[in-house]
Amino acid sequence: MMLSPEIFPVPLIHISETNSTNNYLQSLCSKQKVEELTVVVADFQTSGRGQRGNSWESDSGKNLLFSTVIFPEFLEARRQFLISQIISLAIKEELETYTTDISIKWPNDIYWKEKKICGMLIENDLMGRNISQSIAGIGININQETFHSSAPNPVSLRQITGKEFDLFEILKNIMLRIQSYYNFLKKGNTESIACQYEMSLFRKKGMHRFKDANGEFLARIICVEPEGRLILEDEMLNKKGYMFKEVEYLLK
Ligand SMILES: Nc1ncnc2c1ncn2[C@@H]1O[C@H](COP(=O)(O)OP(=O)(O)OP(=O)(O)O)[C@@H](O)[C@H]1O
Ligand SMILES: O=C(O)CCCC[C@@H]1SC[C@@H]2NC(=O)N[C@@H]21
Repeated sequence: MMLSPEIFPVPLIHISETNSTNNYLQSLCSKQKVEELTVVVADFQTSGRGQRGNSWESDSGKNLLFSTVIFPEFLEARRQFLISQIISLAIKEELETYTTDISIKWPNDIYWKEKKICGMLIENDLMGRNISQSIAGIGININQETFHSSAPNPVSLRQITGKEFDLFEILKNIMLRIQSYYNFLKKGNTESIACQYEMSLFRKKGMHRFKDANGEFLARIICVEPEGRLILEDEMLNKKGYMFKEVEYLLK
């Protein structure tokens, strides 16, 4: 189904079922010219993909499961974390219109308090030193009342507020916010984006427990470097930098 631009601000493909909206959009982009910020949204995914090969749980028609594509050829591969940053900020801002206590958990999650409300899977294609295509797959728990998988700490907007939400209204608002952040990025406002991102971080203040290859430790977040590296400072005031997957947050 294709909704008209008056109703939806970007091209929208709504499908009832697919294995993964990331796969669907990837395959579409390999076959035909696709407009930037085209959205593929599905009611149900038969094998929704998460980070680290995890699966993504969602009851049919209850949540937002979508992917969008950009072709940021101006962006160097070493700055690809900016894509995660603008999408995280867009989603955080939209969710904040419905509830408080939303933060961005580095590198690719959105949290409500200590629980995960949204996960992102961003898959980039490179061309030389730059990014030719970026597919951002986003799962946001909206109307699901109970979770059945082994997901450690899922939470939905419904569980937080007790209300039911219009999925397409939220999707539309998120796409408008992504569009506006993407234009901001194109204009070179990278420092402002990084600064807003840092201010929005989960566990930005205070000492917290983390775990790396050497075991558990207490540390505080210092910053996120432009390449996406998380800089922590431990109790002995030693600074350590981590790329994705090299460190885990220990949840309460
Ligand atoms: N709808 C969902 N909402 C929240 N969590 C989910 C959902 N579906 C699956 N999960 C679970 O989320 C887990 C992955 O979450 P998370 O990304 O927090 O893991 P992680 O290993 O801590 O990685 P990272 O913190 O780097 O993102 C998987 O175990 C997966 O089962
Ligand atoms: O936190 C994670 O592990 C990332 C989850 C990403 C899930 C979304 S749902 C829409 C898109 N299609 C997928 O297969 N995955 C992403």
